Amino acid sequence: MNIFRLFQARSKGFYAFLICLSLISSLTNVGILLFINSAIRSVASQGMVEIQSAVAFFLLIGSSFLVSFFFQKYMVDMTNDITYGIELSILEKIRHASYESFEKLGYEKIYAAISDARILSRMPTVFINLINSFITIVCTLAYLFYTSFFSGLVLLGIMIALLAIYMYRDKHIAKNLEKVRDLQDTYYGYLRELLQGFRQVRVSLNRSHTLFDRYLFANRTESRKLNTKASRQYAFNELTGVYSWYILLGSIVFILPVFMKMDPMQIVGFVTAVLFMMSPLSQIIIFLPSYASFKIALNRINKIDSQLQVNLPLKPADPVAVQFESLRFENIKYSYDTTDPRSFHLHLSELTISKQEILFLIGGNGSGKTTFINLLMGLYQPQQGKIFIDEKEVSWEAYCRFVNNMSVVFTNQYLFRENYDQHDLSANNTLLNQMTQQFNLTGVLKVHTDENRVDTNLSRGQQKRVALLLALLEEKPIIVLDEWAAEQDTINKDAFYTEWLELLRRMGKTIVIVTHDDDYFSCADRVIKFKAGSIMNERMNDKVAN
Ligand SMILES: Nc1ncnc2c1ncn2[C@@H]1O[C@H](COP(=O)(O)OP(=O)(O)OP(=O)(O)O)[C@@H](O)[C@H]1O
Repeated sequence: MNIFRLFQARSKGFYAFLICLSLISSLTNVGILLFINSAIRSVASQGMVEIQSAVAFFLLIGSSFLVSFFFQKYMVDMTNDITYGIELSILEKIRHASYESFEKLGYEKIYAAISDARILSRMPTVFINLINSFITIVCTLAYLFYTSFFSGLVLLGIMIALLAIYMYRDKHIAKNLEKVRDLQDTYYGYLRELLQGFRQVRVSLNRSHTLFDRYLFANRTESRKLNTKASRQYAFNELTGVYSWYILLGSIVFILPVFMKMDPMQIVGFVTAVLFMMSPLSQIIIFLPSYASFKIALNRINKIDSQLQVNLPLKPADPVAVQFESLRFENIKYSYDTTDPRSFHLHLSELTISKQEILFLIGGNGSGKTTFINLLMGLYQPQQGKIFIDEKEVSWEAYCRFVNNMSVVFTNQYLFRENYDQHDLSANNTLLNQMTQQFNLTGVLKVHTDENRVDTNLSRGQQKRVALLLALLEEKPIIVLDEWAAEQDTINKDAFYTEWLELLRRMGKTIVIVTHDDDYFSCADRVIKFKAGSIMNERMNDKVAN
């Protein structure tokens, strides 16, 4: 979205208000200038100021204050609505984004986009100042042209020249700021490595030195250099702008009278006008770096917007088919990168999951089991193939709604701090109590009933058992577990394969498990072996075959 359309799109009257507010403020400023100059003239000619002028002056200020206050209040409300709106729309986009686009984008760019949304909150104020300054300058120039056409022309010429130089220099500075923002993105990436891999970093001096010295510090040093360079250039631009104005002021007072015949009142009027334009001019100068940072921020937000692709709009009220007899995938093809033939390809000519069966997916590392799980969970959309529910072909959208029938525990499952599933965590929940006991979580699972959440400070094995318990509380007919037992001790692992799976089946669950535990392959009804993205073989176990 274009920087100027951003606010208008969210609030129709945005620019009308902006202009009204600026007009009031700038006309007041110009009014003050006129009143002061005419007062000086009155004092010079009559030795006193007219009482009506003084009254009109204070009335002007008073009424302008009241109207400005009203508009300012309105602007503040509107600005906050809009900027928080931008932040919420980024969150909404993330919520609806496909997992593939989310995976490609990475956390750091999302964090950066959210902080960019905050930068945009300064935009209305900066624009008000700009319009304000512009109107003040135009009115003051008109006044100058009125008093002395030639001097007004000279002043206008100087101003245009100054701004042209400033804008030319600004272009180069903005490039450096863009680089700073790129460095910021990579910085967030390294920061994430540090925070997520803190333990590994903490225990290795070499790793710690390399991460800090070669990546984090190097990134910050580069960023500091560029930022300092850009800030110095901006500061220099501002200083030269202000000092050129002082030189101009000196020229009016000391040099102009040498070449032109000017009456003292004209000089006073000129000096007041020039002084009066100083602040608006510096506002215009300040606007340029702000505008550059707004543009960069908005480009980033737009980029995130285009990169986060929506593959399925979520509709909470959509009906989900709870009853199913079979789920069949036919001639499914999925590739991480369709443009690169060397990228991993998953190709399943046929794979069926039947109601209440215990299905094991096995195979070596990188054979495609997790890729299939992501596809099964509707996180990856196959580029080709058909999906059947109860032998009826369904669209991808319909399948994604069906996915709501599945609970999953991923290999690196994240235990949420809050009870987003709104499970009943009270002592009266029989399923919770029964499963806590069954999964050897008595004394381990701590429920904070007052905060309506469970404690997540647990060992990895315990966390996985809690995750399984929470998945069961979802009461969904299909349970998908990716290498769930990998972190369990022998007692829990054995109980899982030999007792809990049967118990889950008796509860009506269909269970799909990715596993490397060869000793327990016999616990499945069916074992499907993956190799290089395809099903190598499929074996029915005796217990079902009989
Ligand atoms: N996000 C990704 N982008 C590109 N390639 C990927 C991505 N994730 C996995 N792959 C590739 O896909 C292939 C299959 O990976 P997958 O995670 O499905 O294997 P797996 O059978 O689950 O292995 P493991 O037993 O080690 O968990 C691997 O060669 C991997 O390099």
